[in-house]
Amino acid sequence: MLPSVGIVKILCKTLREFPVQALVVDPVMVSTSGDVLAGPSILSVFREELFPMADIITPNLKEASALLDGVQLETVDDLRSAARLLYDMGPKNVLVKGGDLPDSSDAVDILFNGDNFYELRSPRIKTRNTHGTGCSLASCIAAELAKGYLMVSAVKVAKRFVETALDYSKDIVIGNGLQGPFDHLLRLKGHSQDCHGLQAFNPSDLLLYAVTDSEMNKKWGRSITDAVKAAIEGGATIVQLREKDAETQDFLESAKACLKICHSHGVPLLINDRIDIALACDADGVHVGQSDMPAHVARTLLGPEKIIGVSCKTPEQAQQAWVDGADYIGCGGVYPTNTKENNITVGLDGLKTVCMASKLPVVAIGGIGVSNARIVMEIGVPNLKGVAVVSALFDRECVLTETRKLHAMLSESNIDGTLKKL
Ligand SMILES: Cc1ncc(COP(=O)(O)OP(=O)(O)O)c(N)n1
Ligand SMILES: Cc1nc(C(=O)O)sc1CCOP(=O)(O)O
Ligand SMILES: [Mg+2]
Repeated sequence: MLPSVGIVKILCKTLREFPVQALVVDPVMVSTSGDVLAGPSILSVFREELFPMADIITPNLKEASALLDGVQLETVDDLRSAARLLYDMGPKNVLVKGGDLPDSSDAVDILFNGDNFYELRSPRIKTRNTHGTGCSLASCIAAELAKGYLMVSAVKVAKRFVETALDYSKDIVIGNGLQGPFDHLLRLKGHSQDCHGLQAFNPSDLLLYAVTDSEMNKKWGRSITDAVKAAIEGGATIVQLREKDAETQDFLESAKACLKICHSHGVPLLINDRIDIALACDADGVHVGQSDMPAHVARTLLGPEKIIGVSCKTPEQAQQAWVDGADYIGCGGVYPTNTKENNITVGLDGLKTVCMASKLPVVAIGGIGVSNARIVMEIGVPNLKGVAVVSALFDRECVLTETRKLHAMLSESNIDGTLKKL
């Protein structure tokens, strides 16, 4: 809360002296409960000094109206016009929160970044426990930006968090006021069902990463779905469909069928290269390489909850993957491989260097199988979470047997990704 012109001026001066990586400004003037928290004298210093420094401002309906000299905001179109006018005051992004919009069954927020409008909707939750929702949303956006996520992703995650926490605490009774607080700590309380998607990606899923290959499955006379079924039965913990030669329609049909199989076993399914296929079948995510669609574009297209993996051979690429909003990186080729033509081998040393530079979990790939998986995992870096394997599973007569063997070996790994000594 910035209740006086003097305090805003000191804040701006301090921010000029000590710049921050991302500045989220919640121009608190009117609380959810209707209390006036800062008077009209604050408006000009907000507009002229603070907003031009902000990466995003997050006014609610009443605050947006006050900042625009009392203009009436009653429709989603009004929110869009307000977002544009507020953007002209200098912030890089504007989120106008339409939670109080009359005649709307949804809570509609408008995000504007100067180029695009994003209409973010969530079901309106009937509860008296809405105290602090605006502050929590702004804080959650700041936390997501600090983790390196892009603005659109950060806002979506924050909105989803507030919506989930509101729903979770809708019936809690605390105190006697007209409004109660909502409970931010739902995830610490083991509440997972309603916040599915906040934790869509679990790095331990990378342990045994099965990557399909249409040519190999054809050679051994089995369908992609049969191959995926066998890999999952053998213990694959995540599956990627890497169907380089498949026709789009066939790929989509196989992806839909594989998704059913994977989901019936709680295993995530990612699509290699093809964001369009991932979107069309609502897969759990994609894996992209350095010459595929950039990860930050994939993130914008897929939203914050899908899993995105990026191939990295250098520390710089690993850093960029993190900035771009990826969830994990694939690092290789650890060993030479016949599966990918002209692939550069980084060896165990290259893998270790990339792991140590990476803020994201890592899966090792390239020439890995039962004979060498132990050596790879024994490099002893905590964010190496598993191995991704093509030919050692799929260029074999029995996918089930080979996956079981590899799974048995990897299961001896402890949680750090280092193998227990037998
Ligand atoms: C887990 C994992 N890691 C790396 C790759 C390689 O991706 P890319 O560099 O895009 O090469 P292609 O697989 O598209 O040939 C991967 N697929 N999976
Ligand atoms: C798809 C892929 N990507 C690699 C990389 O280095 O990024 S190596 C590779 C092929 C891995 O196949 P196999 O397990 O048969 O060696
Ligand atoms: Mg690729």
